[in-house]
Amino acid sequence: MRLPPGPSAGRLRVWILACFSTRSIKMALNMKQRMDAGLSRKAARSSVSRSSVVKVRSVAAPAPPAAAVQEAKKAYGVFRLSYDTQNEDPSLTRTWKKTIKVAVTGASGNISNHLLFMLASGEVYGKDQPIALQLLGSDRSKEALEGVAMELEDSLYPLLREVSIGTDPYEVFGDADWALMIGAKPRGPGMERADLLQQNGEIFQVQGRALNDSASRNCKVLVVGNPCNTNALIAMENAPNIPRKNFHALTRLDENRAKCQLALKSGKFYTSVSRMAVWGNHSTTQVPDYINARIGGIPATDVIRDMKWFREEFTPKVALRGGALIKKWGRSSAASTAVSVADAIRALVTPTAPGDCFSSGVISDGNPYGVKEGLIFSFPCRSKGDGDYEICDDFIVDEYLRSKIRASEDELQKEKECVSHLIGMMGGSCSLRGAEDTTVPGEN
Ligand SMILES: NC(=O)c1ccc[n+]([C@@H]2O[C@H](COP(=O)([O-])OP(=O)(O)OC[C@H]3O[C@@H](n4cnc5c(N)ncnc54)[C@H](O)[C@@H]3O)[C@@H](O)[C@H]2O)c1
Repeated sequence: MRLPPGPSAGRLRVWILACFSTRSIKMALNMKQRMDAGLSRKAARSSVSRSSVVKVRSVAAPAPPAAAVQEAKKAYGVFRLSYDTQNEDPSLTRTWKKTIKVAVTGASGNISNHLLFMLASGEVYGKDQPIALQLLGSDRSKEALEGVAMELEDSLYPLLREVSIGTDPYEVFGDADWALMIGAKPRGPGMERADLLQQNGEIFQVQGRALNDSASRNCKVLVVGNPCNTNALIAMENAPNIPRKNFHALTRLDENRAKCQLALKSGKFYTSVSRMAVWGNHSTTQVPDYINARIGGIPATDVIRDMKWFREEFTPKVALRGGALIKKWGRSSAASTAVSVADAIRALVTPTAPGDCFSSGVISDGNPYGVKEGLIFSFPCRSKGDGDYEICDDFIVDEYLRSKIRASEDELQKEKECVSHLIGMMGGSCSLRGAEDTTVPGEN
């Protein structure tokens, strides 16, 4: 397809969008020809993939302008829109770090609609951290994804150096430093949690393999799409090239909801709540830990002297908050989920305050609390701000907490058995069929 006459960026932009479907068809035909000629699917894919992701916006950052344009030409083929950065204020870019690549799946969904703009603004990775967004959609959401990219461009974020969109995870995850895995299929009418595990598990198996092949070897992966703990486990087991420690399931929303309940009950502001850990699964078996939580540095149970409230009301209020919100507003909690994703990332790239923690679903291997190994389980964690973390080892686990933790651990073990065929495990039958639905209300 030839570029229509006239040099304006607007024309080029329209052309890029018009080419999207033509390119997809061409790529499929190219791949088929290569496979007919005897290449494996993977080899065929990599031989045609260099130019198959649509680069919507590409800005070389920060580098001498001439070299930057040259570099962009080399790297992005015909699908690019290079800007002349000559007039960029050097005092703005001189202190910037190297651009990081952030892949986001389900990029045209509700959560992403809030999150992407937070990422692009610099409020998550830092005001000196330029980023390239690599957005993955499903075939059905392709048009919407183009719309998302257009809105991102129109927002003129200086730190957003590049936006690319696509539907092939092997391409979209290419060299990704971070993969935020939000996309998942919603649960259909009458579907059990066990069916959801199967349906979305297949997606995370494919995407785990794609991460393994394409992403940076030290890619940090945060799974949001539900059931997020077991989806993260599936992705991790299918990506042996990436350290197991790099996989997280989002339980930060539960932590934030728990902090909010403690603040509401005590009348103290949110910022005074610390050491608020959520243990276990992101389901209604989750364990918001009021025993170790502090308000203004004092144990929460000394500030709120009401054990009946803690035992009978606090946990259900946290676990059922999403359902309460839907009843009021008719929509699921996309904005606060996006905020919690931003918090979860920030928790890894900024040092944890001394004595504090953050909650994240991480691999249980070698944990100090005796939780069965090989599960993605939410623990209190702390970080030095280098992207890595350790599980806190100084939390008091009393009999009450231990029995709740066990119940969530049992559920995660059963979920693991339901998806054993997706993680290369022999045997394993799904005992969750017909079981109580423990999905957090408001989330599919
Ligand atoms: N862990 C948490 O705390 C938490 C909180 C809220 C929601 N969630 C979960 O996050 C997920 C997304 O929620 P949402 O409100 O944004 O949903 P949404 O339906 O608005 O968006 C999901 C998007 O994913 C896309 N998608 C589906 N399959 C895909 C695939 N294979 N690859 C790439 N994209 C794909 C869909 O096209 C859609 O655009 C859901 O699974 C939801 O249950 C988790």
